[in-house]
Amino acid sequence: MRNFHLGLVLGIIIGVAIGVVSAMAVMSCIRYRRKHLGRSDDKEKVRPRAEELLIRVDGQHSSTMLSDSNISRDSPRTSEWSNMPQWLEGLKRKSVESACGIPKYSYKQLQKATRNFTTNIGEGAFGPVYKAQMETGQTLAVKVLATDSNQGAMEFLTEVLLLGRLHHRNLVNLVGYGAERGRHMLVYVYMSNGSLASHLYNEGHETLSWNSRLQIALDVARGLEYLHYGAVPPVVHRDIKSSNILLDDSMKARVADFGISRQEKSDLHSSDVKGTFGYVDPEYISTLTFTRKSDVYSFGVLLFEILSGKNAQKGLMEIVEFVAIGAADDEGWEQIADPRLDGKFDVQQLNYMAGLAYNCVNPVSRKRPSMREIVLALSEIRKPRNSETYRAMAADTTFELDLKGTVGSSLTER
Ligand SMILES: Nc1ncnc2c1ncn2[C@@H]1O[C@H](COP(=O)(O)OP(=O)(O)OP(=O)(O)O)[C@@H](O)[C@H]1O
Repeated sequence: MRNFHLGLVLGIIIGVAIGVVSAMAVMSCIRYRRKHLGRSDDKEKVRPRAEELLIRVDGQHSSTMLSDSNISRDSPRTSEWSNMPQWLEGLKRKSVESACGIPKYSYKQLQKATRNFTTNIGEGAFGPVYKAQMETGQTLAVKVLATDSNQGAMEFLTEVLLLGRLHHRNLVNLVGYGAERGRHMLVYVYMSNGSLASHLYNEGHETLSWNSRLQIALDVARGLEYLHYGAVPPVVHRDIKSSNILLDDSMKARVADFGISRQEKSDLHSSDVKGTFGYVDPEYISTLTFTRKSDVYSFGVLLFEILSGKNAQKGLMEIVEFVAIGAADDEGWEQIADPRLDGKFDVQQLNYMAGLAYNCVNPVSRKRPSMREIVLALSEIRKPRNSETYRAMAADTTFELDLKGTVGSSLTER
């Protein structure tokens, strides 16, 4: 009996000991798992979502990866952001400021620089534009968003985001912005020679020389090439026209007004036709699908405008189709030349340029050249006649074929 009690006591002691050891083991196991699971939860919290944003900082050489993990999830999203492209989703105003790296001007600064908004230099769909004389001595242009324009509110944010990260010598670069007292303002480099349209159509201006026209065409092509292939993600302008081409003090042309620009991938299909009558790609009108080749179409119209001095909204393309009946790829376009040139142009250059422009306005988008090919072709066309390449072009018909081959080589690109 004594032995039985002793066994029982020992059994209880051993059982309790095993229980305590097991409980401790389980506890430390739980603690260990918690500790490690906790870490992985944290990792989950800070791990960037799949769609990291590649923002090009200087527009040319370097890029910065911005992940939306940097962005507080609980920040309120304003209605202004609801139409932002997918790749911009998650960015909030503060992030925009730091991502763009462009200065924010106070309302007072801009009010003073524009003499209380009295230095009006124009009016667009976006709102009035003022010339601004800054205390630093800089002359800038300030676009003030029309307060009653919903389209303008969205354009404002689009432009801050787009232009803030895009920099190229052939773009009208955004150099600052203002957002105060309910007024949104965009601050640009001031383009002292106004728009290409004013030079082509205003009697007040001297006639643009042939060489200036060639240079302007190449400048615009380079600006667009940058938007299509240098910008990350690519940008389709969507409103190329002569009033959106501005000229600086050395008559260098720059592409302006990204008001209806969109990041290409996320906005291939839009519900309404955007653009300006006379410049809109007919394929886009029928498919509502806007691609880089739609910009190429508008650029082709612009090239014809530069050659002819005729307004794209006043029957230019009818004249082009009429002249095209008697013209080949690179000859027979002389009739289209602007009479104000008074015959002072290079006939061969004009024919090459018109042939190129006609390729750009091909109704079938995949048959149009890319902006890369257009830059190459225009660079060749612009070379002086006595250059080796040009002599080869004049003497050797196969070179002409090469030029055409270059222009039409990427038939499948959109
Ligand atoms: N950076 C600038 N420097 C000098 N003038 C400018 C500048 N930006 C715009 N302007 C002038 O202000 C006027 C209005 O420009 P804005 O871009 O707002 O509209 P638009 O291109 O003329 O028309 P829309 O908005 O319909 O495309 C234009 O006449 C243009 O010449």
